[in-house]
Amino acid sequence: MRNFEKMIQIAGVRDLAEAQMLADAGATHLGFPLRLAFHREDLSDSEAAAIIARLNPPVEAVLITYLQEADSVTGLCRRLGVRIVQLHGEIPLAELSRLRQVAPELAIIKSLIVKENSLENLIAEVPRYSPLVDAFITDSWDPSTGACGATGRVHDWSVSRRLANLSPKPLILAGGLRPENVRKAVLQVRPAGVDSHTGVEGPDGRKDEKRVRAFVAEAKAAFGELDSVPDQG
Ligand SMILES: O=C(O)c1ccccc1N[C@@H]1O[C@H](COP(=O)(O)O)[C@@H](O)[C@H]1O
Repeated sequence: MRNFEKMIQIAGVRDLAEAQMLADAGATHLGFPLRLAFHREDLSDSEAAAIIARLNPPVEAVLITYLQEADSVTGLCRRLGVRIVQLHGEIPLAELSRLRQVAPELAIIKSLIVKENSLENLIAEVPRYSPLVDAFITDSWDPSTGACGATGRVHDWSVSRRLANLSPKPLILAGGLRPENVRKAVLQVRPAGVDSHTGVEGPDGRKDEKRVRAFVAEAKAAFGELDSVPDQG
């Protein structure tokens, strides 16, 4: 599935019941973080694969990973049974090109990590990576841990807006999104899709159904508003 329009991804699924609750609540994509440079993994490969096997279309599973070698990425995607990978590491262009060659059926989402003063670098990355990816995701950086995802931190949305505007590929917005701010974020950035991990969790670190449903409703309302307001650039 390479259509990321109005994608609503929820990342960090813990078990089958949670996956089914997220799908029923309207998430279009479920993110499974594995092979992480930061953060503890919540699931083993086989636990993730067992959940993914039970998902019903149109809900899609996405592998979220810091892996940087084409063979490791394709091997893990095949074991899990996923058709979409979200790459959060600094994957070299040559390796990304190889990934495209060895797995042309795999949809690739490449992260663009927004840090202070990163705009010029990110603007330069977009044309370099665009021919090799299906979408970009902008996400936040946590200087205290070095993590590039699941930080719960909002970044400068004007940077994501610039990147969404100039990218020939769809841009998904992530980083500190929650029911309370996703509408404003979508209206400001005009992304193809949105993605949340920690912002829809309760104090116990589990996905909170009320927060997930509110996030989905707010995101859908915002995408609906975008349809009726032309993009002024
Ligand atoms: O979800 C994870 O655990 C994860 C780990 C490592 C890199 C990326 C990860 N996920 C992505 O981070 C965003 C934003 O998280 P948050 O909403 O700020 O907590 C999440 O949506 C995933 O795409």
